[in-house]
Amino acid sequence: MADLLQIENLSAGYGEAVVLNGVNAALAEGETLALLGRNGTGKTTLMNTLAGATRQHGGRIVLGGVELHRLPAHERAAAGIGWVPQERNIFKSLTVHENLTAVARPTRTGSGNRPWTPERVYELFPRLAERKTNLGTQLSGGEQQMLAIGRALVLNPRLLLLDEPLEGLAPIIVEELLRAIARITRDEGLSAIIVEQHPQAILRISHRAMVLDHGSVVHNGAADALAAQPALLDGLLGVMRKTGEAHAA
Ligand SMILES: Nc1ncnc2c1ncn2[C@@H]1O[C@H](COP(=O)(O)OP(=O)(O)OP(=O)(O)O)[C@@H](O)[C@H]1O
Repeated sequence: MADLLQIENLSAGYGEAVVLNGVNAALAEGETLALLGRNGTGKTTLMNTLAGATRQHGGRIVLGGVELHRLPAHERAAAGIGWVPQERNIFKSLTVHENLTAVARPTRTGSGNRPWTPERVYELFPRLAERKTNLGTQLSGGEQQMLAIGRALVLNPRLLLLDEPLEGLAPIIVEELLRAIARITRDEGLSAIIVEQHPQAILRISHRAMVLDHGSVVHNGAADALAAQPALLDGLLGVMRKTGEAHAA
């Protein structure tokens, strides 16, 4: 399958500081990539760089034939990047419905799937339908995350970037979000990159897995192969194998 995303020799960081060094990666249309690594290894910096929110020092990023690295951050959503940052970008002073309608946009040409509309987001996340008229400030952490994902979806992106979407959420909400993310990606074929601290949960719903260490790629391969090698995974993530907890799904 043709690559949707190509990252070539990417270097980026903040100001003069270089965090990512010579990163190469590719993602085919319809694939989900689990982006893993210890704390501070550059995962968020890579997501931010795709969204145009860091300083790029070198290399190329091409999305569906468009040279993304040449575009300012505010043009990258129109080019197909649906970014859900760690801090859950929602307008807290607007209602759930206003958040979804303030950005809703028709599907891009060529997309085979039904376009994402606020109604489809409510179907995906019934909790949001119940909270339509609530302000962003009145939502739980899980509901805010659902709304942040919904806001990215109604832009009808080609590539969804989810940065630690499960962080700090109760197990029941984590399961609900995982089911929704699997539906969006695996069932509906939207390409995605997911940064996550729960590797096994996210590897289960991903096609590919990439591990960063010190801003460089130290592993890139099939997600199921990595999930099947817990010792390798632990080694890559620097996990101490004392309790076995790291393998819990
Ligand atoms: N705004 C910033 N300005 C300067 N340095 C930063 C900034 N944000 C992150 N860094 C540095 O970049 C490096 C990579 O951080 P990054 O947040 O990308 O890692 P991460 O793998 O996402 O970690 P975590 O899992 O803890 O979120 C770290 O050394 C961090 O201190």
